[in-house]
Amino acid sequence: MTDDLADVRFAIDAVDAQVVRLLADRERLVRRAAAFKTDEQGVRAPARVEAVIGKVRALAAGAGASPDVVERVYRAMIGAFVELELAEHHDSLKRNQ
Ligand SMILES: C=C(O[C@@H]1C=C(C(=O)O)C=C[C@H]1O)C(=O)O
Repeated sequence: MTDDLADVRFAIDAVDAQVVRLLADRERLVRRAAAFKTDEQGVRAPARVEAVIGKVRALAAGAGASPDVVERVYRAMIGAFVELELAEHHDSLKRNQ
C-alpha cells in the first residue's frame, strides 16, 4: 500500500474521533466516581492513580505501544480529570454553603 502524509493524517483524524468518544465515556465515569468522594485526598486517590498507570503500561506493552508514552499521556489525562473533579467539588461545596 502506498500512502502519503495526507492519507496518514486522514487516518490519524479517524483515530482521534474514536479517542475523543472514549474520553467522553471516561469523563462520564470519572464524574460518577467523583460523586462518591468527600474530600480532596479522596479525589486525588494517588494509590488508584499508580494502579491505573501500572495496568495501562502492561496493556501498552501488549498492544505494541510505548509504555513510557502511554504513561505520560495517562498522567496528563488523569491530572486533567482530577482538576475537573476538584472544580466540581468546589462548586458543590459553594452551592451547599
Ligand atoms: C476516577 C477517579 O478519580 C481520580 C481520577 C482517576 C482516573 O482518571 O483514572 C483515578 C484516580 C483519581 O485520581 C477514581 O478515584 O477512580
